[in-house]
Amino acid sequence: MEAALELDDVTVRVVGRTLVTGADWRVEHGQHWVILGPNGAGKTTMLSVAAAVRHPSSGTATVLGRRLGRVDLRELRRSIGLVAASQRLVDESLLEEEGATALTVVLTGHTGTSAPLWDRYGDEERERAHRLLADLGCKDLADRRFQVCSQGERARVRVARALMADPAILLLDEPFAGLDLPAREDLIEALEDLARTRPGLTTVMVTHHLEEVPATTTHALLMRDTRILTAGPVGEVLTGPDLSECFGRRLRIDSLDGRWYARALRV
Ligand SMILES: Nc1ncnc2c1ncn2[C@@H]1O[C@H](COP(=O)(O)OP(=O)(O)OP(=O)(O)O)[C@@H](O)[C@H]1O
Repeated sequence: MEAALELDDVTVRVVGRTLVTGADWRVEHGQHWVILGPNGAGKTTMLSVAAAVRHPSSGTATVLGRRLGRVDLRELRRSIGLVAASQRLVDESLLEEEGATALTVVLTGHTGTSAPLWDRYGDEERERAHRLLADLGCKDLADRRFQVCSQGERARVRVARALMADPAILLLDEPFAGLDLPAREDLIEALEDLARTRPGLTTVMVTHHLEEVPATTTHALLMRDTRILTAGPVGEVLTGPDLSECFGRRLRIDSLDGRWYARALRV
């Protein structure tokens, strides 16, 4: 069966620098992956290939059965939901400048644009946007300006926006950045609910902290120095030895009720 995402010996280079080296990775439909690794390991670059934002310099990347370099990327991107806390992958500046409401931000997910295209949104789209805000636990935010929403509220509005186009795959780049503990837990709960209520949805999330890995995560990929160190079922990969090698520190890993916790071992 066709994979949701398949990278075969993918290397990504920019002038004078390699960002990802020889990545082989296969994600099946309905799986939920987390990518972990130290700063600069190449995690966001991997996600940008999966999002059809960046092409491999060599090797092949196939997203939802379509090989990058051979298909219309704009069309492919419509099947991909992308959530990024920073401006690195999604540009939110226009929406902020124009004083867009949370509902408007979600609506722009329908057209995959960074500004609203009003003639493309009818009653059906508005209803759907309201429903998605409710699914993410923020139905009262519809009329609030996105700019004044808290970091936690914005994080959930971004996920609602990404779901607006009913994507087959949802990619999240550090969605917990800047969130306090309750906001983090709310977002984790929202992501776990999504995994349970949309069994066909595939997700890949880049994060820095093991504590942020939702209990519904099925697989993990560890990166270090532009390379994949290991990838596989979450219980086999999120181990003390593998994570210690990945982060270059001796770590102890604990798991409770499906969630994960890491701390450094004192020598
Ligand atoms: N266009 C570019 N030109 C030069 N270097 C780049 C470019 N894009 C990314 N890099 C560098 O490539 C490395 C990998 O970047 P990437 O964003 O994929 O890492 P990351 O694992 O997501 O890091 P972090 O955890 O810090 O977000 C970093 O050192 C980054 O500075």
